[in-house]
Amino acid sequence: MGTGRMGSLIKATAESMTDASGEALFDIKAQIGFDTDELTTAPAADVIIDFSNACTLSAVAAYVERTGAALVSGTTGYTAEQLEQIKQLGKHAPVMWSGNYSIGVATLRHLVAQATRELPGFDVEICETHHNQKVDAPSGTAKMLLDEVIAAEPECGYHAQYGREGMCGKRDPKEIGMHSLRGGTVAGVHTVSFFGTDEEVSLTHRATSRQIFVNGALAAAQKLAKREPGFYTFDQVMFE
Ligand SMILES: NC(=O)C1=CN([C@@H]2O[C@H](COP(=O)(O)OP(=O)(O)OC[C@H]3O[C@@H](n4cnc5c(N)ncnc54)[C@H](OP(=O)(O)O)[C@@H]3O)[C@@H](O)[C@H]2O)C=CC1
Ligand SMILES: O=C(O)C1=N[C@H](C(=O)O)C[C@H](O)C1
Repeated sequence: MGTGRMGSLIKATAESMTDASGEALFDIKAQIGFDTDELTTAPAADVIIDFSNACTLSAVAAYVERTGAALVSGTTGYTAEQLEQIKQLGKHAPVMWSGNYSIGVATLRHLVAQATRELPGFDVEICETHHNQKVDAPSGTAKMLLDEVIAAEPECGYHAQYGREGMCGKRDPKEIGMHSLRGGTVAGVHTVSFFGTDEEVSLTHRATSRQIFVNGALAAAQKLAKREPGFYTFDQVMFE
């Protein structure tokens, strides 16, 4: 789904993919843009790939419930309630959501969890940079990285601090600063910094093209279509 930057690249890439005998790997049933009414009559597919906007969720959910198509969702900007709705869709079909489909960000998440455990007492700050057309902030990836830090030390009391305008008083050791930069054509840069006394560890993933997200989403689609109904994470689909 999606006629935008990601949707168009996913379609073009899927159309160019063949198996060893030259057969097309994907049979694209429809590419749907702003008019989500199209989804109410769209034919059943094995998988729907959704990179669009959070406001399309009810139409996407209705399509999955009607057809039982597997859902690869990469849309960001969802509320906690909407993410829960996506998880519940797993009752009807195999469903996955990730704020980032690149293999490099999967590794970044794992490294961030390790650094959080090995650097107790360090101040953690998360910074993401994206192109000037992005509509949501912080990025879905930045929120996932925040979740990794919190999950790595659940007893620690880590919590997000979104920007610092209007703050008076020094930094709370348990706050995790979340910062968003927007400009130009940046495909996506995420840095998690751990600041200690007289030392700093910063872990950065730099996307130089959207193709990495497309390749991950198409690989995930092939794997997810073979799964039983349920909600799956990126790591479960790609590595288990
Ligand atoms: N998880 C990941 O790895 C990645 C996630 N993303 C996420 O994917 C999403 C799309 O990104 P991108 O392709 O750059 O964005 P674009 O703005 O280029 O495309 C958005 C798409 O969503 C559709 N859309 C927007 N609003 C609505 C609406 N109200 N109803 C129906 N359709 C709508 C647009 O349709 P139309 O063209 O008709 O306007 C278009 O097809 C974002 O949430 C982004 O954060 C992006 C890259 C990687
Ligand atoms: O909107 C984008 O472009 C991207 N969005 C995702 C996010 O919000 O994390 C992933 C990637 O960084 C590109």
